[in-house]
This record gives sequence, structure tokens and C-alpha cells, in this order.
Amino acid sequence: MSEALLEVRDLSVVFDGFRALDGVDLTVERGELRFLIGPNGAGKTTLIDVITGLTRPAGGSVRFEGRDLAGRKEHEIVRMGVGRTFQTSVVFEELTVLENLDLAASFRRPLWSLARRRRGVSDAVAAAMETTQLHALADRPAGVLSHGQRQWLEIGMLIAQGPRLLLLDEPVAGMSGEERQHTGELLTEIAKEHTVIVIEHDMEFLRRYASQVTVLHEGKVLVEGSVDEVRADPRVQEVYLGRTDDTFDPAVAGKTTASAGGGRMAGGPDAGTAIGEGVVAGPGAAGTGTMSGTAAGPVAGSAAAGEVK
Ligand SMILES: Nc1ncnc2c1ncn2[C@@H]1O[C@H](COP(=O)(O)OP(=O)(O)OP(=O)(O)O)[C@@H](O)[C@H]1O
Repeated sequence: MSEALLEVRDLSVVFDGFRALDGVDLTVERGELRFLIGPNGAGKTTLIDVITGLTRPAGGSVRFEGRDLAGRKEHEIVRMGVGRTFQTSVVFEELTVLENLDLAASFRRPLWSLARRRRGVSDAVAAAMETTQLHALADRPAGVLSHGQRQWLEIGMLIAQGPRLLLLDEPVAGMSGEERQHTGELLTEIAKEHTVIVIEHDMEFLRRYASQVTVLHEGKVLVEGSVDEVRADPRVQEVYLGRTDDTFDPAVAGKTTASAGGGRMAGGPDAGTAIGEGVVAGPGAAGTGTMSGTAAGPVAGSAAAGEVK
């Protein structure tokens, strides 16, 4: 039997006595596009933080391509082939799209070569540009990009680093319908060559683009299965809206709540709010503020990791 790309076993994370993750098992096979959903505070971001070395687990293990990630530093994990985006953008505003991509790709080049002026575009940057379709914006400063374009640039920056596993934290938060569609197509394209784990709340988006879904709740895996299986599962309905009648449809519930509440609501097990199509607010939407300044280290977030969630 072939080895899974990512194997998380009995993972626990404790913050000041609070168990944010409690015995999580997750297996992701090579080539999967896996969606990770769950109510606010379920532990989704914490799980990604542990995989990428940002948070230390209290127990359990994470293996990537058969190698234990425990105790490794973030930049080491990036070099091993794991890349992530954050809910908050980490592009460099003053640099052009091309320069951002080139900088992201450069983390594999020796330091001395960074000082040399490079002619042309590297294969990694060309591939990232091709996948994200950002050619027309290549010479624009990232600071003038729309929210959606910025997210695609970040995904392109990840691709330029040649990861085997991409972890994307709410990539469509704050996007218009058209941008969501473009992002869905982009994810589908990326998943042909990479393994991708996406944190996403939008059930309509899941319905269109997800195959396998893992639902986290209170630090545990609640359900795993296809979108239809997950949507039909009474436990999922229960944690999202506290109801179990079989007419419940999370997508419809989300729309209703969004129109009533104007987006993602605070308070309560509000994920019912978060699971619907109308949910566009939240940390990702606020994440259009970007870093500026000097670039050092792996651009894919580890350099900025301490500054964002
Ligand atoms: N650094 C931290 N210190 C203390 N508690 C934390 C820390 N990070 C996360 N938590 C808590 O751990 C729990 C899980 O948080 P996490 O951000 O992983 O949830 P999430 O599923 O990603 O939620 P959301 O959808 O709101 O982003 C929450 O109760 C959160 O308050």
C-alpha cells in the first residue's frame, strides 16, 4: 500500500489548559483536494499551525512523506515541501507581482545568487504565473491588486516554492462571486499537480469544488466524507445550527442567516452562519492589509508567521 502524504495521529494542542485539539487523526493521500470545515474555534487553524511548525503539539504525531515533523522549525518544514497561506495577506506591496513570485521562488536558490541581477523568468515563476493566470498583472505593484488578485498572487507564491502539500486558510473569504469561481477553478487546477488542504466555510463553494471533507468540532474530528455525506450528517447539522431535522440544508441556512445578520455572526455556535454561501466577512476579508518592508526567509508565511494569526 502506498504511503499517505500526510498522517496526523492522536494530535493534541493545549493552550493554558484549554484543549484546542484533542486526539485528532487525519490522513491525506497524495493528489487529494481536502476541505477542512468546522464552527469557529473548532481547531482548524491550530491544526494547520501544528503541521507547519508554528504551534507545538502537547501530544501525537504529524508525518509528511513518512518523515516526522515534530520539533522541526517552520522554514525547515517549508523546505520539506509544505507551504501555507494565512488568513492575513503576506504579499509585499511595493514589489510587483513578478518580483513577489520571484522572491518566493528564490528561497531555494543559494544566497549569493540573490544578489545577482537575474535575466528572464525562472521555470518556477513561469509555472506559478501560468497556473494563476497573473500574466497581465506581472509588472503591477502588489499594492494595487484587488483582494482576489492578491489571494491568487499568494497562492502563486506558494506554487513558486514547489511544495508538495499546500495548506490554504480561507482562500475565498471576502471574495466576489466571480472571484470565488476563479479561485475554485484555480484550486482544481492546482490539485492536478499538488495535494491541497483548504480551510473553508462556504458550503456552496464546497459543493462545487470539494470531494473529501473533514469536519472538526471542539478540537476533534466529527465527521469525514464526501460533501453530500457531510451535509446529510445530523451531527454536522447539530453543531452548525443546533438542529437535526432532515430538511436542514446548511447552504440555505447560511444564506438566510447571512441576509439577516449581514455576514458571519459572532456568538454561539455560529458556524451555521459560517457555513453558508453568503458568508464573506471574517478574518480573511479583513486580511487585505498587507506586509510591507524587507523580505527575508521563506516568503510563504513563515517569515511573517509570528505577526499573523
Ligand atoms: N495562541 C492561542 N492561545 C490560546 N488559545 C488559542 C490560541 N490559538 C487558538 N486558540 C483557541 O483554540 C481554539 C481553536 O482555535 P482555531 O483558531 O484553531 O479555530 P478555527 O477552527 O480555526 O476557528 P475560526 O474558524 O474562527 O478561524 C479556539 O478556542 C481559540 O480561541
